[in-house]
Amino acid sequence: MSNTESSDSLITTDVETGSDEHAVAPDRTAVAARDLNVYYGDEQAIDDVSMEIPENRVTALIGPSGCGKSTFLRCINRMNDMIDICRVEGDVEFGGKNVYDADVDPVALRRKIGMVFQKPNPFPKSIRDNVAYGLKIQGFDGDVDARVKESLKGAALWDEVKDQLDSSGLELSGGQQQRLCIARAIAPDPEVILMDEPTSALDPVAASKIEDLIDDLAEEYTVIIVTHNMQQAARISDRTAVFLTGGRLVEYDDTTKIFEDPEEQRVEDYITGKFG
Ligand SMILES: Nc1ncnc2c1ncn2[C@@H]1O[C@H](COP(=O)(O)OP(=O)(O)OP(=O)(O)O)[C@@H](O)[C@H]1O
Repeated sequence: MSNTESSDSLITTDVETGSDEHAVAPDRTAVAARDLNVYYGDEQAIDDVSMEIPENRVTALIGPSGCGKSTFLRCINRMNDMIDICRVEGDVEFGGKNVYDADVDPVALRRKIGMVFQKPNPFPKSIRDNVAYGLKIQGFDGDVDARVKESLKGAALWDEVKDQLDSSGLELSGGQQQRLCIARAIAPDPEVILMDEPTSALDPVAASKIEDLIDDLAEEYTVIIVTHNMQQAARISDRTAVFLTGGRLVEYDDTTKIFEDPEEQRVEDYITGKFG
């Protein structure tokens, strides 16, 4: 699937790497937070976070419960707009633009930045209609069936469901439902996929399939994943951002550096299970 809108206008700042030992070729930036602060009423959930998230990589957001990982993720495609008491200050740049600019259409933004949630949430519709849902909303005038097939293949589900496209998505197993949700997210041809603990409601076999899939997805998309599972972050991500209490981004680097030789004692303590 090729992106219909070029992302050439995205910011081209090189992503810093922590050390020469772990240095990778400079990546283009897909999403950049600049001085981001987020509040729920008087409570601050994200504290002055700036970070650049590279294109076509898996970036994991980890940290103890309540440190703001989901809040940060939801800022990227403005899902926090749905929460009345939530206030966002600072910029989230995507495609060379602050997504909070007045002329950005959040619905169009969410087509380019899709989302997959913790609990699989297929619609009570057929498998085909689940995947075609976003296409219909966007007035897609191409071959819907071909795009449905391509998306199901992209989500590693096609072989399992190709003979039952008219069955309800709710009849699938939990792991299949989550892959259906991934197919639904990729059908509108996004650039970025946000995943909020996408495997935590699944059994280990189903979770492992999703992990393999995430690796494949990164060839085509930028994947940003919140996970509580540090082994998972170490296994599947290229970059890891560690948030700690108060919504502060404490360390952000190549995943190997974070897990093998973090700069911050607090990060080492968290990763080795001393707290959190
Ligand atoms: N809708 C909301 N209304 C009010 N406060 C909220 C809301 N959502 C989150 N918060 C608060 O913001 C802070 C950060 O929450 P968030 O869910 O982003 O953290 P998290 O790191 O994703 O946590 P977890 O790992 O438990 O999912 C917490 O103090 C939380 O109570």
